[in-house]
Amino acid sequence: MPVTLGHLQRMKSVLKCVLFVPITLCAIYLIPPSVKLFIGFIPMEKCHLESAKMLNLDSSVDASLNLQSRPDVLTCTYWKAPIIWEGMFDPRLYDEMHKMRGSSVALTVFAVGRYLDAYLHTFLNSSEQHFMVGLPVTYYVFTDMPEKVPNIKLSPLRSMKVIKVEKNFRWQDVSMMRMKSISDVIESDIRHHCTHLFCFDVDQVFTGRFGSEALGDSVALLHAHYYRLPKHLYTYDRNPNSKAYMETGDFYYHAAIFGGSWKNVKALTEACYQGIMEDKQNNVEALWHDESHLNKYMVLHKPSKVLSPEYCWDTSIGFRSDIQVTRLLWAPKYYDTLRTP
Ligand SMILES: CC(=O)N[C@H]1[C@@H](OP(=O)(O)OP(=O)(O)OC[C@H]2O[C@@H](n3ccc(=O)[nH]c3=O)[C@H](O)[C@@H]2O)O[C@H](CO)[C@H](O)[C@@H]1O
Ligand SMILES: [Mn+2]
Repeated sequence: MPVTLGHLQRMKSVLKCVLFVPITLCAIYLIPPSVKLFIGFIPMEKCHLESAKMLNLDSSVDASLNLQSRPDVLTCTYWKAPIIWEGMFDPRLYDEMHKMRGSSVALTVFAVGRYLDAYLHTFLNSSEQHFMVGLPVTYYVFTDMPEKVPNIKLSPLRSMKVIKVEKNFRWQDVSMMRMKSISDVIESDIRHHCTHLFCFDVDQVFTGRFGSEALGDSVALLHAHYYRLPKHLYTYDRNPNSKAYMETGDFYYHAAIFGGSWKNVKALTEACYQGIMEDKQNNVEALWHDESHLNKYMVLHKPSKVLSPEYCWDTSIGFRSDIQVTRLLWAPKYYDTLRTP
């Protein structure tokens, strides 16, 4: 059979993925602690706004942010969205304002297959201690085994809904198909009950306040492994055949957390799902799956609030003076046992 140009291109992109993924994983997990420490000294740009009043405000309380209180890090983006770090905000002001406004928060989390036993109990228990304490919260737990969802005692104003989903064979599909399930439940339920929404990976543990300062119209998180690296090292999808393809962007966002108003998260999840399905039709898969599509969406639709890696830290990185508090930590990953079908 003659080798066509299409064949060659496909082989090239497969080869790229095959080489790129292990190299990136090695880069992240095997770089020696001394190099990780060194990365912590790469300076970050600085926010040039004189006052938070100059931000594009999601809500009036964002004008109370102190952009100068953290001279060690970038506290705003060039499109005038705040980047939230410890020390910049008064938690009481945020909580009071959101209580007065009647904000209510949906949290979506998926625990499919072995991820349920491994992580869900710890995730939910810790969330009860730290996530949006004092505000009404509804958990939307998606699982293939509703009967195994742990019975957690929830605080007043907090409730849980369990939604059954099919278990996809490939873990990549479990991860990507979240976009579809989330957009469906926003339409059928969340939009009638909640003002805001956060979508979480389950393999994490809350360890500190994750409060109303994180609420905004469209919220993205700086990936702990990339926030101090130069842009050319960001692992965007570079395959022109994928809908997630991008040359360059603003930051590398971590798909383990994203959020916003129900309207914005609906638009985001719909767009990402559409990109994922188009890729499937074209027989391509983005390098980091839903995360690649999320990064593409966020470069086209800038988030109105960005969370620092304090909101999702990986302790394997080691000490960083800029991480003044850890609010959520990566749980240990047991890929070999959890991801095998
Ligand atoms: C370092 C690394 O490898 N990062 C990638 C990896 O993140 P992660 O290693 O964090 O992915 P993950 O294994 O946590 O999967 C994402 C989430 O999907 C859910 N889930 C997944 C599989 C399953 O069998 N059951 C289940 O419930 C669960 O909520 C989990 O937290 O994969 C993601 C898949 O989009 C992104 O590509 C990330 O960039
Ligand atoms: Mn994860």
